[in-house]
Amino acid sequence: MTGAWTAMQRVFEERDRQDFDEVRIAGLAELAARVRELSELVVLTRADQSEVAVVAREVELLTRRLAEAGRGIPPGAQVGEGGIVRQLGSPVTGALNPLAPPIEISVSPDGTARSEFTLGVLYEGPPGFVHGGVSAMVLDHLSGVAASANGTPGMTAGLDLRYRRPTPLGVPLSAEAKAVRVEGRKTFVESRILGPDGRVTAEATAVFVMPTR
Ligand SMILES: CCCCCCCCCCCCCCCC(=O)SCCNC(=O)CCNC(=O)[C@H](O)C(C)(C)COP(=O)(O)OP(=O)(O)OC[C@H]1O[C@@H](n2cnc3c(N)ncnc32)[C@H](O)[C@@H]1OP(=O)(O)O
Repeated sequence: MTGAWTAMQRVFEERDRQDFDEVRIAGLAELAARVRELSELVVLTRADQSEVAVVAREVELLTRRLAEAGRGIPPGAQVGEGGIVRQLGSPVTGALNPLAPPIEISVSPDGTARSEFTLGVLYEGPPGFVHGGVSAMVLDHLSGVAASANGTPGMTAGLDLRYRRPTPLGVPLSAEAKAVRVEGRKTFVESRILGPDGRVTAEATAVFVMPTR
């Protein structure tokens, strides 16, 4: 049996052979952005039942148009500057994934991964606040980027979260993560989300383990 690393390498190589130039990426990112807007309005619309039925039929026809062109495989991932992985289909950062907020991440010279973002109603948990699983997803991903930027990438083996106070929806949030310790194949990363008032709403310690090949 091959390990997770070998399996991932095979997927990376297959996806790398796809032709995703920047013009195509921009076009698909635009489509994803429109679908995101549509998704939010599905949750928020006050349209009456007959109008909802008409729109549902139109969306079905649009989906069929894309399906007629055939199904490919998800876009690949590239490692960019500072070890940041550009993963276009990521559910967190992927510009081509309508489920992604998407958040943008930068890494400062000291290895801290940072992001500023707003999470709308699609990510609601308790009324008016962000779902705890979504906060976990953001911190997991940001921590993964910090581990990667540290030159010690890995799979999340553990994510220990503390929800300090509710994370508000629809307002600017920020988050940061930094690798604090490396022990062999393990990288420990600390991360946190801050509300608009600068107070921590959620914080985590994650351990990333580089799988054996
Ligand atoms: C290579 C990857 C490429 C990534 C490209 C970069 C992309 C960067 C940008 C994207 C960022 C995405 C960020 C999201 C990342 C996910 O979402 S990953 C998906 C979720 N995670 C998974 O599916 C992982 C599933 N688990 C596994 O595959 C395996 O259990 C693991 C994690 C690879 C470990 O397997 P293993 O090497 O057989 O584990 P094992 O030998 O038992 O343990 C190794 C060491 O880790 C320790 N350990 C294991 N678990 C824990 C824990 N929870 N706490 C503390 N220590 C632990 C063990 O005690 C052991 O320590 P030592 O005895 O060596 O001191």
